[in-house]
Amino acid sequence: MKALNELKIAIASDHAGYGLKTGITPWLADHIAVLHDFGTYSPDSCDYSDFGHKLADAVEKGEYDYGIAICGSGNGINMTVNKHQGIRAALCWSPELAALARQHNNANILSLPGRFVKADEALNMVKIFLTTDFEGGRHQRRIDKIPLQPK
Ligand SMILES: O=C(CO)[C@H](O)[C@H](O)[C@H](O)COP(=O)(O)O
Repeated sequence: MKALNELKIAIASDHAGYGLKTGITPWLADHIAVLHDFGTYSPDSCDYSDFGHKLADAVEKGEYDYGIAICGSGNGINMTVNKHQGIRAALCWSPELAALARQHNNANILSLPGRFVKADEALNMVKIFLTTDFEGGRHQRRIDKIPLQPK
């Protein structure tokens, strides 16, 4: 697993996630190799789907190791990024869920509910997510069955 200071991370939010995003990006910028913000860049009302797709495209192409997606509840942007075949995004609101998202689901995007978690709580989840390994084994077998199956 890459060290924190080697990681390339992309982040995106809508207006409802903008506040939390600005609360966690300074720590990220100080501790990782590359941080790219796909927007939104202000608290003005916008659509989470526009930013979620940009983030998911880039993570799916391998341009970034992980993504962080934030909207108000976390649900809308999480649904958006999970439409991409190469994305496994996990909506998390506790440190335990952030750890499990990596250990059992090999998640590559952490989705956060911007209106329901504070910056220090989110940063704790981000640190855990970025430093926890996938366990493989039976979890890989289950992940292999996630893609749409032919009928
Ligand atoms: O939480 C969201 C989607 O799951 C979005 O962040 C929206 O903010 C939410 O739907 C509320 O919309 P509003 O325009 O901020 O009232």
